[in-house]
Amino acid sequence: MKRPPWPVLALVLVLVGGSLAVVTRPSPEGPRYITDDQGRAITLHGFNTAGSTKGDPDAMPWIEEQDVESEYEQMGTNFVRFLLQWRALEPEPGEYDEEYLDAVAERVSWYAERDYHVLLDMHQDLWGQGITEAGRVGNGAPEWGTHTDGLPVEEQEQWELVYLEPGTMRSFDHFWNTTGEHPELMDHYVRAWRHVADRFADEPAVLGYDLMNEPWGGTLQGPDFEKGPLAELYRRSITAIREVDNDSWIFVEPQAVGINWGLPSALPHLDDPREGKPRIVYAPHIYPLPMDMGESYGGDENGGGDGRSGRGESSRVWIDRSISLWRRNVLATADRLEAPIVLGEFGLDTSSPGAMEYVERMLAVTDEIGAGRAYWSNDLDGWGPWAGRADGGEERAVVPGPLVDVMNRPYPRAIAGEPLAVHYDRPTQTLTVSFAEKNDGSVTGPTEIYVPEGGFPGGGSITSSDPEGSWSGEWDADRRVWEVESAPYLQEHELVVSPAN
Ligand SMILES: CN(C)c1ccc(C(=O)NC[C@H]2N[C@H](CO)[C@@H](O)[C@@H]2O)cc1
Repeated sequence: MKRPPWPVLALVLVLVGGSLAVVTRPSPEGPRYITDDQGRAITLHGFNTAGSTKGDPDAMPWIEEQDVESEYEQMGTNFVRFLLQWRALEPEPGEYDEEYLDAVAERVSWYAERDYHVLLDMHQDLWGQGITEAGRVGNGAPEWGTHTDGLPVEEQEQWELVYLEPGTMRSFDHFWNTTGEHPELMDHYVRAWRHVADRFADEPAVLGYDLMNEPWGGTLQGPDFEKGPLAELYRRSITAIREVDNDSWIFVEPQAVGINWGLPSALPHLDDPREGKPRIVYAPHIYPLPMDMGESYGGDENGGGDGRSGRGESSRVWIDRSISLWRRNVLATADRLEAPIVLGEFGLDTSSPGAMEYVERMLAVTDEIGAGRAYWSNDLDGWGPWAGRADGGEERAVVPGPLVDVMNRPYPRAIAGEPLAVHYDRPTQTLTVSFAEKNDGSVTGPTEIYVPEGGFPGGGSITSSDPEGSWSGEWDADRRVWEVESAPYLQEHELVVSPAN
């Protein structure tokens, strides 16, 4: 398929996105944030685990418990977007597989024992395995919930194009009730979420539920989809979950197409009937269009260099423009939803030119907007942090790739107040965290800052804007975490962590 030159496409993206962005709301207020059971603002920093779940017969990720230990030891992460599969949860209509949920619970415990926050993601791509006879494409939905009506679904070299196959479109149209022929499908999906929430409501490590991965509207696209059946699914799921779980956070995604590239979402505000403040999280993904078209983050930020073989202006310039568009539109949507932001997916081939600088860029952007982030993904496939497993031996430990050093950075796991700014300066390896007291008695724990071992033996050094003697910093060598108690009589605090002197 001859592709129009990507600068033309990217220009269209910026113009379309820009014009749409003009009609979106004015620039939003500051970021909101997710709080833990001690009332602290938490920074979610971690991975999607795992892409391998999609094709696993048991719908389980490739990892073993030792790999969670390795992840913490080598990167100090505190968050996992854990993929679920509806096909495994509800293999027959109305029948839930408790052994599957037991296996999920076992893996949740691996993270819980290491103080991780677990987001349960009802994952789908291309609806489900049942869209083709061979079952080689698609994941998520059970066979009994897959109605292609015999329309063709041809596998494609570019997997995304299978979304446009007639049988795939029809499967989604039935789920969203665009056809009016299978209203029971969304009923089952909502009840499945209620069942999951009932199971994990009392599991402190389960932070929340990501209601549907990368929704696709079938023949219904854009605002008609997002404000129509997608919002209906979310409202019904929120209501059902709140019947059994008052405290978990409920994550909602925009439609994937267009919004992953940075275009504005039309997702409407979603009420949360829980007792207390709403706990709805806006959870977009980012995959800049030039990268979707095969460009790398190579070259330099001034347009020089070569982000592609022998071609002109660096694709990095266009990717940076996409990121800026994404940032602006994500903030506008989160403002409309009155919700904190978690970037549910970002990632790329770690061997591509400029890959680590792209990851650094996205970590910086999420810090700037106060968003959590989960890298896509924790797999042994060249995108993930691991180069593979060591050969032989009982341990079969995972071998770090270039991503490990980038993800292994200082960050504020939990902030004992209202975050004002978080900034990590890579060249000096200095983290600055500023926050304000909430003065409402809701915060009952210290600020926690993770620090990697490399360059920070003994935790490096930590300073506070509070006067000497009015604050304290305890170094937990096992967890590699600074626990900081700030002076309660001061309204604002700034902590700075830097390498050992
Ligand atoms: C046409 N549609 C609906 C579409 C196209 C492309 C993606 C995508 O690249 N997604 C990015 C990554 N996210 C999934 C897992 O959620 C990964 O498999 C993709 O690489 C999604 C949807």
